[in-house]
Amino acid sequence: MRVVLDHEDAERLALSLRQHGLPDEIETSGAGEGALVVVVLAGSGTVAAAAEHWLRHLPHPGAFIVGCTARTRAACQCEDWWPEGICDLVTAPDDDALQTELVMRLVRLAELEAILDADWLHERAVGTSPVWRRTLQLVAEVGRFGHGACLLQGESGCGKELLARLVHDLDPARRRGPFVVVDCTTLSPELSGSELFGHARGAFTHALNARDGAVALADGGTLFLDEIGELELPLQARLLRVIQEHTYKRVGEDNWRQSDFRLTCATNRNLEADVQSGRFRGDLFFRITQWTVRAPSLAERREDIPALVQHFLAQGGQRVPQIMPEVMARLKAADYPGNVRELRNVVLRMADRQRGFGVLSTGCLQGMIPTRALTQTPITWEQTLASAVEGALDAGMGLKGIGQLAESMAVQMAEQRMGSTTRAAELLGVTPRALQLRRRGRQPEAGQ
Ligand SMILES: Nc1ncnc2c1ncn2[C@@H]1O[C@H](COP(=O)(O)OP(=O)(O)OP(=O)(O)O)[C@@H](O)[C@H]1O
Repeated sequence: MRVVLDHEDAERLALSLRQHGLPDEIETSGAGEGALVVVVLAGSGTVAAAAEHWLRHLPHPGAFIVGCTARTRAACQCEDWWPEGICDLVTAPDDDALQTELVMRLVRLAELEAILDADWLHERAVGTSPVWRRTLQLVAEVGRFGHGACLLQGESGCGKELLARLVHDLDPARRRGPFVVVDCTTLSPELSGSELFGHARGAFTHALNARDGAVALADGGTLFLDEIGELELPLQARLLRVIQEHTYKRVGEDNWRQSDFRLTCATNRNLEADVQSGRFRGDLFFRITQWTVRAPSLAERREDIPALVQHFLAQGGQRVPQIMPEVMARLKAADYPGNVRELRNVVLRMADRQRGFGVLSTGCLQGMIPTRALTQTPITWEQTLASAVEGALDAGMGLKGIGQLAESMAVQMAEQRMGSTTRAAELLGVTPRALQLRRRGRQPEAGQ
């Protein structure tokens, strides 16, 4: 992690950082091109100017930290101009406390950076687009340093459960414990209490044995409530206590039990609007949103599509087929209302269809992605030609063979289109005699 300290007291801060074991480059002067983190100390009225400079030079995703003391915060009015997700305000009562705070923040950033660079993360959560990287950075922070409940919001199929599992796996206190998933859309009104809290023997007809519910099973780990926005109001009320107190009663039992779990929830609904309309309890909303992470839709990170396609092909377990450039162009341009899940299904279907050929060509796309998307996707003739040449190379043809084949096809097509050799020759910019010779496989001499 390369850090630039654009800071009145930069040398002292650099010394503290080195003492805290920050191993990477720390610069106290210089242009700072390519620096990942820039720290500016507010106070001398230079913050806005410094921000303007650094925000132009920061790589994506970078971090721009403004340090303020109680004395300088009002003067810098940072919140007015900084772009969300990049700038970070660190405040402290005085200069010494600010120094300590900044050191802590940078040490944490370095740890997050190491997580973001880890191979295991990229193998699971594929994508390098700025919006996805920012999402992973927040998830890493919530998982590694956060303790409270976290709500993941985003469209269906965009990776909320995958992110919830990352929060669990990054949490040092929970990762060795269970990760228990409850899909709230499948909780029936009659059995939901038992599924969440368990039941005593004989609590209801067919309750032949006592049983633990999801809350008990999640003890020591994470309880993941998927689609929490679908929970009925009475169940929302019962959840409140267990979330706050971590105590619950089994159905048909009177004694309180304890379960120590971390709560993560996901929804594709606008829960704030549901709170406004009375569909979701406001008190529950505030208890599940200590952290909120928005998972971006695939449309917001189209540049990640090629890597995701390769990732899903590799999951097939067989020899990974080669993809024609125009196939990738179409996959990249198509719409996926079902987000990454839909892309995954398309890729796996294509791979099934082409199994054994080793190459995914446009033929395997028919019926795979919605016609609307296919027809909207412009395919240039260069892409089509590139795809054909790639196929010929795959078939082992050399330059001469490819040239001859292309030429004879061009002659054939021009004649078909124009209906006569003379007009076809005109179209191709050669004389009719030259065309006849070419058709007979002889090279015309100059001037023919
Ligand atoms: N960045 C990613 N890298 C690799 N696979 C991904 C990524 N994002 C999503 N997936 C895969 O896409 C599929 C859907 O993801 P997931 O189930 O996490 O979505 P979701 O938002 O929870 O969906 P829903 O709202 O329907 O519950 C899964 O197979 C998941 O592994």
